[in-house]
Amino acid sequence: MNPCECPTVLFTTDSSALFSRPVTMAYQFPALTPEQKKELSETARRIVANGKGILAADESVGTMGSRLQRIKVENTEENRRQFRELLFTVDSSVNQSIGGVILFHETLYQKDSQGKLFRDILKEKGIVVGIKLDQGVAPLAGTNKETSTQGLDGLSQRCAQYKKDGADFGKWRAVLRIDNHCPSQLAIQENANTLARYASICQQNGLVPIVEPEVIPDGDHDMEHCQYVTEKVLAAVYKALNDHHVYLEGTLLKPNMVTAGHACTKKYTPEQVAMATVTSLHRTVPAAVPGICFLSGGMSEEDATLNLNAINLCPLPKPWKLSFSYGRALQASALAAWGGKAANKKATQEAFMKRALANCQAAKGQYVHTGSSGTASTQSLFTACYTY
Ligand SMILES: O=P(O)(O)OC[C@@]1(O)O[C@H](CO)[C@@H](O)[C@@H]1O
Repeated sequence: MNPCECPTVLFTTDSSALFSRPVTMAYQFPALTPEQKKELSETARRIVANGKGILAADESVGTMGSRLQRIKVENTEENRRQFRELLFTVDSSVNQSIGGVILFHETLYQKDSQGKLFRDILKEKGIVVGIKLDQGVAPLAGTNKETSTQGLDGLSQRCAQYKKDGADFGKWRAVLRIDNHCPSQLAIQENANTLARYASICQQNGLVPIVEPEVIPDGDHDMEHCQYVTEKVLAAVYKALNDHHVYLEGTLLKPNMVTAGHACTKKYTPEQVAMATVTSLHRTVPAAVPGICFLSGGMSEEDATLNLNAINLCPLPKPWKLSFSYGRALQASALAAWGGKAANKKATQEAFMKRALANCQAAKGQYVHTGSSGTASTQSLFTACYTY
């Protein structure tokens, strides 16, 4: 073979040895040292070890406002702090189920009522602290109301500061919508590329990037259509991550499960959701990725747990940990139990612990539904057009 056609080796430029000393091809500008890679992959694996998952407590002020409105509590900084204090000060045994917590900027710097920083409380429990790095979505001009995620400007400096302030992973959410001609190729490419730029910047600053391309459940499409779209989106994301030299072993994926649209009349079992979800992941996500932590996307707490359990029981090869990074599906019954009253501390913490434990069991395929779920845990948590 003509050496120039050989795809796997480079040749030295020393003319005397030209074409005689092949060396393994490597990217010429390695951004990460072996030590940085080791730290990133260890952190990523720690978060999803032994059935552990992530508590997504990174709701922005506006998103938290709609959560609090449901329980008729005013959206003040103090109320947001009080609820999060209850979550973070549960019994230390929560560290058997929760490996990481994603915080919003405000929360990273908040303290409990004794004056201790939340991030220190979490770290003492052995929980990895994460930070929401995206700054929400903006319209993607030239599309049918599709969006692109904001926050790349100054991202490297923000990552460096958050790393100093105790964060070890980050999160960035891209939103893709199913509709006529949506998601467009433009939206898929733009969001994949932005996720890859974010992931690369995170890794250079020592943060494990959680890559979240969410295909939102709005619409009346069936599950098969969601599977088709999810595969297209994930394939584009992994092509972009590769183009940007992202070190996959030091990343986590946070995808939607493959489900029918919220308004679809056809219903699917957890086993059907599991087969469609694992099939689409199997076709698109490299085995180098240590963990896939699903978002809950408006499913009820119980459905999110049952689906995750079925995913872990699905008889297809699963080279990654399959776990959770739930916001609504870990907090809905805790919020309902709290109702803004300090006197409900015990009930709030018990409700949260119950979901954390159930999802940890589901992440190992060991969840047994007892049939005694409270109303809050079976209620749909769907929010239309969840694009903020
Ligand atoms: O779908 P869920 O599990 O409720 O939340 C998933 C999530 O990515 O979306 C929210 C909005 O960005 C975040 O607070 C959270 O991390």
